[in-house]
Amino acid sequence: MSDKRSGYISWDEYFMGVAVLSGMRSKDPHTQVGACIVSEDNKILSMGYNGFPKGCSDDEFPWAREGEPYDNKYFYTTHSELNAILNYRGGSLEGAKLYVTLFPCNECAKAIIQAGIRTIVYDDDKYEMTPSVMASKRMLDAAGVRYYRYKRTGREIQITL
Ligand SMILES: O=c1ccn([C@H]2C[C@H](O)[C@@H](COP(=O)(O)O)O2)c(=O)[nH]1
Ligand SMILES: [Zn+2]
Repeated sequence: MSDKRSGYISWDEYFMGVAVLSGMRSKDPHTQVGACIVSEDNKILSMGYNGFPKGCSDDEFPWAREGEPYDNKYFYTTHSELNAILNYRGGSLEGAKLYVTLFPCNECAKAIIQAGIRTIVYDDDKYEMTPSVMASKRMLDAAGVRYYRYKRTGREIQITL
């Protein structure tokens, strides 16, 4: 009989937990998104969250959702998935798995496909009815990228920092 500890978190809880934690770094007041890229043998390769590119100050660029395109956030934010892909310095992401707290948009889908990521585990899908997410699913389906919704376990994790 093994003395192995029980109650440890699963791989999916671990990687989605890292994605959630990563999203907590986002300065976006409306939607924080976190991503975690994992190898086929469960090694964390990269992480990302949505934010402005290097050199574009979080205090100077706009976080508004409305107004002229020049004056709202959408022209300026780098999405969490793209940041996670670009943050990877190790070479190829071929065959990797992406954990992300929000279903990827069409632009992220292109980057995911071209990077060779084969599986997406997502949590929220609040923009599922938008053309962007519908186009994203269309491309992911055509490219054979598998995606499935993370099954929440209800486990609460408390971390004291
Ligand atoms: O694939 C995606 C889609 C969106 N994001 C980021 C981009 C923005 O910072 C927010 C969305 O803002 P809303 O106010 O909810 O429109 O999410 C992302 O990282 N990845
Ligand atoms: Zn995106």
